[in-house]
Amino acid sequence: MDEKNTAEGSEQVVIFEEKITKVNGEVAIKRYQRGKFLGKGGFAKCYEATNLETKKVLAAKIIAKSSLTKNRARQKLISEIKIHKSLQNTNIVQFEHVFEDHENVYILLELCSNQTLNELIKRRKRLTEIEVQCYVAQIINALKYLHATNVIHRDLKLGNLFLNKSMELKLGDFGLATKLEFEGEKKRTICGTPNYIAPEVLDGKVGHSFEVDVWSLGVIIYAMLIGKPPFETPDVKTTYRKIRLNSYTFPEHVLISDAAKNLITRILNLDPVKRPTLDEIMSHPFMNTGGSIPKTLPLSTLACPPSASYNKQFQPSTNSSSLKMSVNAMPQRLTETTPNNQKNQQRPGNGSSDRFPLQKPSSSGNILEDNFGSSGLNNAQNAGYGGAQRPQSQKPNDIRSSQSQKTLTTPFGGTGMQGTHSVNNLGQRAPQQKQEIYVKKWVDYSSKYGLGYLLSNSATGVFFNDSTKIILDTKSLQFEYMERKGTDRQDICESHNLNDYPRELQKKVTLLQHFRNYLEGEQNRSDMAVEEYDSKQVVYVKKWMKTKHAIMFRLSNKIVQVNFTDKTEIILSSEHKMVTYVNKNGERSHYPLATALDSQNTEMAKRLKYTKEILTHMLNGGHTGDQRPNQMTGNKLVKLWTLKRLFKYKQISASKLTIFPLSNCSIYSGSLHQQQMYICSLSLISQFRTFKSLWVTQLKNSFIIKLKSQLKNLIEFNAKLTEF
Ligand SMILES: Nc1ncnc2c1ncn2[C@@H]1O[C@H](COP(=O)(O)OP(=O)(O)OP(=O)(O)O)[C@@H](O)[C@H]1O
Repeated sequence: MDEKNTAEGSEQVVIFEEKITKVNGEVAIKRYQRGKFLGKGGFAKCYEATNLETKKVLAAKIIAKSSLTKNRARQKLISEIKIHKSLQNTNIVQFEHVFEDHENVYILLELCSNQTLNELIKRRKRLTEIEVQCYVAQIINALKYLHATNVIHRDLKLGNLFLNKSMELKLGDFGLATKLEFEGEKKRTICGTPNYIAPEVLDGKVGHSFEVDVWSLGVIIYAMLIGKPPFETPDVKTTYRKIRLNSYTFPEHVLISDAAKNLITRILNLDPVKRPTLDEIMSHPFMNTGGSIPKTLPLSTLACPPSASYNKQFQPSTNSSSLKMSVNAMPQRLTETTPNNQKNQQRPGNGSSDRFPLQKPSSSGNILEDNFGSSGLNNAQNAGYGGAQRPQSQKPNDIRSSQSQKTLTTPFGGTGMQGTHSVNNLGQRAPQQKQEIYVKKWVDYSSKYGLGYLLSNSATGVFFNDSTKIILDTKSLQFEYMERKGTDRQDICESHNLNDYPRELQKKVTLLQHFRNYLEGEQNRSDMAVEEYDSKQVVYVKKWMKTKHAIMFRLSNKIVQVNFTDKTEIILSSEHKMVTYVNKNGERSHYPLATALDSQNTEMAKRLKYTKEILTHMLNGGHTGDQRPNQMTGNKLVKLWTLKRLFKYKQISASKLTIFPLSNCSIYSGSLHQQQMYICSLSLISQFRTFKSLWVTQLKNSFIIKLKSQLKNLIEFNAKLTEF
């Protein structure tokens, strides 16, 4: 391994070379540049390594030959290489190459830049059930493949479950793996990691087989849900005793489902034969809630739980039969899988769907589809929303082209979609639409208080910087105050009247009235058509976001509205499966959602595409599938979550962590982890609290300094972008 200095003489560049002697005696050299340090194991140090020819970045496990003096260590390494080299599966760290020089053995592996589930649990403390389902499905995919090729991993643990840049789970470290030579063979070597070791391994007499991996999987499921392994104690001997006695409990303070408890209990069976098979685990009610399981999780879950809107996509439809399945309804033991029948099994990652195919999907997997109909934005064949009937109004001859649309309204202050009708080119009247509520006017005062808005039904609302919301019905003077408490995912609504409300709301009510006066301006309040007040029907802004080109509102009636800086607007109505486009002249046209993206109105289609993109960000915690947790992602997020007024905010420094509340009241935080910058934007103050404590211990001052300078650059950059 060569260590060279760069031209600047500052940073040390380490190159390692592979010398390949060809048949004709010529020597070819492949060079790799050692990158950042990834971690250290018992024998190996792991670094990022760039193949200088192909520029491919890999993980290089570098094992000093000096550490391999003992025959056992050498044999272990040889076995690891031999087994790992032979494996190929979506959920197994891909073995790329191995070579050696005088000093070291170099094992080149697929890079898993998002660390292991061990770090994830340390950061997040514990995971939600949907996340656990997602990881379990991937672990099982890896294990089914391994077992089908007669390999037992024997060291299944959180620390050997890696996450790559796309958040795919990859099982790694085959240092203790073994390959069975014949059917029914039992292994007797006592190996594993204390917390995860199966009782029959400790026993040593009867021998062990594939079921040890199932046991460890049970420990992993418990650890992911509870936050620590079930048999963990300060000393190994006690841990072993607890394993032998199968002595563990489910702590009362952590709420987990009965299905989860049942699955863990079934897996952690002292008798290996009685443990469920991998197929049985997959069909257990914990893994079959009637909904579907995401194939991978958003990057944001590295720091915080997935959002309620994200989870919603995977929840069961109410008529799902599997919902009714009792936790005891575990299917009869299936026949053991054999290598041959494994090969034909559909594996995650191989199909085109983005979720596991094992459950009857209740939704399509695309966020937009789930919010705007099973057709998504571009499949005209399958229009439909949330399983609802296609309304009569959407018969083919109601599908109107942009040219055929005649506007009836003006954008601001006009009636918009309120009881309007459109005329198509056949001169037919399109059916009357139900009053659709949308944002008529807004004012962004989030540099101080929040976003104020006036809805088309004349209600005035404020989305405060602390994520609480208020919405006032102008005529009845009733208002709703929405707040999320603790870990609640839903807004809790309190109804009050402007003449009688709790004292603690005084400041917010005063602000609401200021916003109202400003927004209503000259309007004559008595002219406002307000329907009878029904607090359950109240519509308000649930989320909002500003980007370089637009401001987006997501309303509680599932309307998504995007007002572009050039005065054009897109209003997506999931209820009617319609897109309303307001052009620069304020002319309104309506399109069926299913065909809108393909519309000849390219201006509209372009904006719709943009809407789709930012909506995906919004719903998916700021992450889209093709992004990496690197600075680029940061840039993009920062662009999306306006930093315009960042410096007007008080920076909250918590120990070694700096957090910046943003103008749109989401929280921005960055951290540099393994020299990678993770940026998270959270829209809830309550989430922020958890988040803060999660990261406090993770950051070093040098990271913060770097982070700050990154932010400064981004702010300058962003200042140019956000001009509203
Ligand atoms: N493919 C990879 N991508 C990214 N980081 C990796 C990868 N493989 C290993 N690492 C990092 O390198 C560290 C050491 O690797 P590993 O645990 O495989 O080494 P080891 O010496 O075989 O360890 P053990 O003592 O557990 O057998 C890991 O903890 C992890 O942080």
